[in-house]
Amino acid sequence: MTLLKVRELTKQFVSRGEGLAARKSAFTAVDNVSFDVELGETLAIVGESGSGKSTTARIAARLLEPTSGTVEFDGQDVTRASGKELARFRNDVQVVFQDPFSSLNPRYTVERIITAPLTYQGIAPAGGRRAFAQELMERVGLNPDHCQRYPAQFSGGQAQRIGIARALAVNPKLVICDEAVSALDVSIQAQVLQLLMRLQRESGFSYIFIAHDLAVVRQISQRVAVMNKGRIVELGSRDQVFGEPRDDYTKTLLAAVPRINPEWDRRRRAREAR
Ligand SMILES: Nc1ncnc2c1ncn2[C@@H]1O[C@H](COP(=O)(O)OP(=O)(O)OP(=O)(O)O)[C@@H](O)[C@H]1O
Repeated sequence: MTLLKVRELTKQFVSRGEGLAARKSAFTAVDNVSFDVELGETLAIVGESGSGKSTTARIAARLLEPTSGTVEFDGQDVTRASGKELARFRNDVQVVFQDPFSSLNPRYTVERIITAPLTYQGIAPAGGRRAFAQELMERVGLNPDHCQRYPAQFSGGQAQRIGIARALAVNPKLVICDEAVSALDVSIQAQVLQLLMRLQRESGFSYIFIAHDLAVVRQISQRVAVMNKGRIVELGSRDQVFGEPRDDYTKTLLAAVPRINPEWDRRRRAREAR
């Protein structure tokens, strides 16, 4: 079943020039992008910095308005949704950002952070907020006894787990991970990836997984969209994109992997030295 249908999405940013001869100029960050996300699958969006990955995801999550194009979710056109319809969409689509600390309110306890989405919606969990938060903390591998602690008292990997717990609090259908593991050390990254995959197996939601690290993408995704200069230049199964890339840009990106992923480079050199 198709959960998300993005069609012909374009986003232009208009900048006002400076000085007396100031002229407005438009920059196309996302250029006629279309893709689907099936229920329960992970679609990765890869591409170098500035290729339009985050802008695409932000529009898909309705955090940003497109210049043109449509977003359909669960059979409904949500491109211009408002009121209750938008509230339901915001519930069903959750985003986990790159920097866990800047996306968690430093003055809130973990319990308050995790239950905040429920508070906004006026939902009171049956067993109480504390038990609800603690159960989610356990699910994401955090010590539930730490529910009264503040974000600064956690490591980067643990803080990202708090962000993931908060996203899951409202039973989303789609979780958008925007470089969600990029800021973590390689070993912690692997643990958080395992967690993300386990949670998907348990709950059956979909991911849009944005990353520049192709090793990570290869591990987690079923399908891959490759973006270059605002356009999707290739979209296919993981095995097709990695094994038989058709587009020249994809080939260049794959060839550059050792340079953009030091860990792969290290492993490759270790293999070659054997
Ligand atoms: N609010 C904005 N105003 C003007 N330009 C923007 C804005 N947001 C993004 N851009 C530009 O749009 C282009 C695409 O940015 P985007 O963040 O989507 O790329 P990305 O592929 O996610 O890159 P990164 O991996 O570095 O986050 C970039 O050139 C960026 O500078």
